[in-house]
Amino acid sequence: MAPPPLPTIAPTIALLGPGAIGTTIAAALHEAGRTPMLCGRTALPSLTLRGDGGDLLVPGPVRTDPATIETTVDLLFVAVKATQIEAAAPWFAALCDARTVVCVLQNGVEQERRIAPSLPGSPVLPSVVWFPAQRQPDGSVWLRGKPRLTLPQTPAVGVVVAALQGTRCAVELAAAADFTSLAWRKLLQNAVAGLMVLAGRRAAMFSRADIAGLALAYLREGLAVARAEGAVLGDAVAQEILAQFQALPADMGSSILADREAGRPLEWDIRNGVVQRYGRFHGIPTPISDLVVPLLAAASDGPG
Ligand SMILES: NC(=O)C1=CN([C@@H]2O[C@H](COP(=O)(O)OP(=O)(O)OC[C@H]3O[C@@H](n4cnc5c(N)ncnc54)[C@H](OP(=O)(O)O)[C@@H]3O)[C@@H](O)[C@H]2O)C=CC1
Ligand SMILES: CC(C)(CO)C(=O)C(=O)O
Repeated sequence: MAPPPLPTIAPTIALLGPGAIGTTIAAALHEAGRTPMLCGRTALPSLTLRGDGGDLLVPGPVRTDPATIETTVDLLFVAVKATQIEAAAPWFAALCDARTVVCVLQNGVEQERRIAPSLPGSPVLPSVVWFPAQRQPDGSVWLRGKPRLTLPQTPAVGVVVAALQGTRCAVELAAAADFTSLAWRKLLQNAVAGLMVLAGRRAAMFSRADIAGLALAYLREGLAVARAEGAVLGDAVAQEILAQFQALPADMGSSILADREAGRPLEWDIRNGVVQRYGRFHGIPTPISDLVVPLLAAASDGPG
């Protein structure tokens, strides 16, 4: 799809949530001379992205107090977890006004409706984040794939396309209906990654015949819900997603597994609960979700 015309004046850019995905996007922007203001929870002098081409340092500091922000920005990338949106509300109040484009770098098919109540009427651009990145014990981020985003073609998209133009992060635009299908496709991938949390294992577990069978059944359950929500996805998608997991390096994890290993709350509702919730809404049985969702919710939120 043809990109929209690009703005001519350099936008002011901030990035909220300089973790695995946030560091990758901050590094892409910095390499292109568009270093964003970094906003987070942990004060750091800089960020480090590790990739095939070596280390890339993104100058900070990471600011941690929204009260120190003097003016709103043109473009805000949000890369906190979906579970962290509420706690990040003071940042939205400080960084956004009604013309700030807020590009959400998260998983899930509900990005817009979850963040909009925290914003002062700013236009929201959801995204599909396709690449894997892992935070390392030394605080750096290991980029484990080619950075790639899909964005819906909306009036707000131009500023994001301009910001990421010529960077290491590829941007693809999709018409609204195609975006829905792609977002659901990615959601199904995320839902299956929840099985890694329950097993406490990485991608190699998908080489087991029993896990492959369970993943396929779960993917087919999700596919029925996705289609009821308007996604156009063929039957082959279930096998394709399973094959993707089976082709991953054996030690590849998932951001939800990283959260589980670190004892952090899990994005269980936006990645797994969503299939069950929308299934109920459409009258579609979700027996696998009915087992997986309470286990993930309890692993995340306790008690116990
Ligand atoms: N990692 C991956 O490979 C992928 C992740 N995604 C999605 O991208 C989104 C981001 O994930 P990911 O980058 O892995 O997450 P991370 O946990 O690595 O990063 C989250 C960042 O947000 C910061 N943060 C948390 N709470 C606040 C707050 N209240 N105010 C300011 N900053 C805060 C964290 O700070 P601190 O470190 O100090 O806690 C951290 O820097 C998720 O929706 C995930 O599902 C999508 C595709 C791939
Ligand atoms: C990298 C990928 C696709 C793996 O499930 C992901 O979205 C995540 O880790 O959250």
